Formats: sequence, C-alpha cells, structure tokens
Amino acid sequence: MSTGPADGFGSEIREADGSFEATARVVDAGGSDDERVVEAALRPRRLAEFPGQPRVRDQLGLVLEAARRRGSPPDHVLLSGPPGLGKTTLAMIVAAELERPIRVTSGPAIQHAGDLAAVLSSLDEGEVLFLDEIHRMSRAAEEMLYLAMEDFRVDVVVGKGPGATAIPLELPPFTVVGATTRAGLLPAPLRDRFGFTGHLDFYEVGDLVAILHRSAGLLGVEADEAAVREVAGRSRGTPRIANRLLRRVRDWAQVHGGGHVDHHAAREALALFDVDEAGLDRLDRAVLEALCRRFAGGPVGLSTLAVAVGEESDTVETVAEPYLVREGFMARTPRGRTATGRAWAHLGLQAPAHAPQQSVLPLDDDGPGRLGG
Ligand SMILES: Nc1ncnc2c1ncn2[C@@H]1O[C@H](COP(=O)(O)OP(=O)(O)OP(=O)(O)O)[C@@H](O)[C@H]1O
Repeated sequence: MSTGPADGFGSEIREADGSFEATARVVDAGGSDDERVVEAALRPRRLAEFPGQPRVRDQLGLVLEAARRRGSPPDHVLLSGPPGLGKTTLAMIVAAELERPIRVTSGPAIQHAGDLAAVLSSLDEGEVLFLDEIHRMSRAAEEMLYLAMEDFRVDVVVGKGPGATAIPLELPPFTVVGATTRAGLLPAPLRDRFGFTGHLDFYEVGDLVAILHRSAGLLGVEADEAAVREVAGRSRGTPRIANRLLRRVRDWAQVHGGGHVDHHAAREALALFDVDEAGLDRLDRAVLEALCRRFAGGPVGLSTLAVAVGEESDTVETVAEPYLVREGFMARTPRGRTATGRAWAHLGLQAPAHAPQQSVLPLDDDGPGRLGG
C-alpha cells in the first residue's frame, strides 16, 4: 500500500520494492475514496451547471424533460467513458432533475443475485438506482437485472435443491443509471436494456477553464484567468485531474503567495508536482526519454522499454502509454513502440527522418489505462 497522502498529493510515490504507485500520481484520472469526499463538494448539481459534453448533456436533457412531462420514469441510462469525466456527477444530476432519490451501489458490491434482489426490492417508485462499474457485476446478478429493467420484476428463489421455487416479486418502476469505463465488456443483452447511452469524451480546454473557475469559487480561492488556463492545459482533458491540480496550486499560493492563485503560482506548483506543459509527469517523460535517447526512437518491445525505465511492463502499458498514445507522443506498431515527431519535439531533440508524425495504433478510450486515455 501507499504510504503517501490519500488525496492524490504526490506526483510519484514509490513502494518499498521501488515500484511506482500509480494511484498516487497527481495526474491519475482515477479517484481514491478520500478524494471522492473532497470531490463531492465540487460536483455540479444540475444539468444547466454542467460544463462540457454538449451532446450528452443535450440528449440527456431531452430524455429527462420528456419523462418529467409524461410523469413517468425515463428509460434506463448508460454512461460510458474514461475515469474522472463526470459519470457519477451526471448520475446524481439525473436524480436531481427528476427530483427523485438516488440509491448508489457498484458492480463489485453486487456479487450475488441476492445482493441485487435486496437493493431492487427496497426501491421506491421512480427512484434512481446508480450502478457504478456495472461491467463488474456477477453474471447471476446481471441476469436478474435484465428482468428487473425490462419487466420491473425479480424472481426470488425460496428454498434449495429440487424443492426450490421462484416467487415473482413485482417492483415499482425505477430508473437504472449504469456507469462503465469499459462499455465493450457489457454483454449485449444488458446493453440493450438501456434506452439511452451517453459516451463521455475528454474535455476541451475551454470547458476545463469553466469548471476550474467554478471550483475555485466553491473552494473560496481567487484565481486569475491565466492561472486557470495554465492548469486546464495540463489536466489531460479530465475534470478530476483539473480540480486536483487546482487544489495543489491553491496550496502553493497559500504557502508562498498570499493565497492568490496567479500564473506564477500555477507554474511553480505544477513544476513542483512535476506536471509539464503537456500534462506529462515523470513516468511519462521517463518513457519518452528512454524511447528517444536509448532506443533512437524505437521500435522497441514493451518489456525492454519497461526495464529501461525501471518499471513493470504492466505499469508502462496501463499507466503511461494510454495518454502518450492518445496524445500522439508514441506509436504502437507490430514491431514495438516508437516515438513520434511530437515526442522528439517535446524533449527538445531533433527527430530522425523515420519518426512517424503520430500514433498508428491508437488505444481505445475505454482501454485499460488509468489515465483516462
Ligand atoms: N462537467 C463537469 N463539470 C464540473 N465538474 C466535473 C465535471 N465532470 C466531472 N467533474 C468533477 O470531476 C470529479 C470526478 O467526476 P466523477 O466522479 O463524476 O467522474 P466519473 O466519470 O464518475 O469517474 P470514475 O469513473 O472514476 O467513477 C468530480 O469532482 C466532479 O465534480
């Protein structure tokens, strides 16, 4: 376990064995449980306050408004996309817009059909059931959920063995909001039960600027436009990272700058936490340095590259690579990893003539990366 602070302070925290603790990275798109408590205060409460994701916002707004006018629960909603982009926030907003209570649980918490039956049978009419990480539910629970979503019914099995009987239990109408970082892992029958699916994309800098201004206000911090832009530009298109970096800049400003978040404070704090202009941290840059300086831009195999930066292959592949590939710093080719022109330029090095300009095999956004890419 990490020995570092729990809210994403550290830009790198090393385990006793020297390996990299990914979840402690200041640019990690995942959130710890402690951080989620801090985040709760920063969530927009209504759709009209939710910056970014204009398509999903407009489509969802229509679905909810129509349901409200009909006076019946809307179709079930599936939200997919990388961590930290606002799936949980939108689920809360669905309930707020419908003015209904929300029940929150997650796939890993529902391992037996009985766990789900207990939740479903206690729902009130019109209640919203938020199922986070829905792709991690057990198969038996998934099957029970199909039936409940479609017919508002669960079969409660009483007894065991040959004498067991299924007693159908009617449920009041309710709305499931499912969230997943891996929509591709959901079995088709479950996916088909959702009448509305919204895929969240990485945010534009302008939207992150709006989010940061709002967060600064909620944190009671005075922040200049230039400072907010600097933070937004290094946040990897991810509100969770943007808010976390803002909190670190606020800390710096409180200790060194009289509390005012200006451009100087932003640059100094981000340098201290090792987040560069492109949002890369030390691990990302170490991978690029190794690729360019030691392997002349590649191609080089993943395990060789990992040894060169002193990390596990898995860490390089799932922690650093998704963002590097998404941003066109690195390409994955059948012969190995190669540095693109952007990588050479980022390190201030002259690219050899053969360097590809961008990635040739981009990773799926829903891929295994922890960085939201
Ligand atoms: N559009 C947005 N506007 C303002 N803040 C946002 C927005 N989207 C996300 N956030 C903030 O980012 C943080 C993470 O958001 P949220 O928990 O909703 O992400 P998520 O997609 O559910 O992540 P995970 O997949 O890790 O559960 C929260 O503090 C939330 O307030």
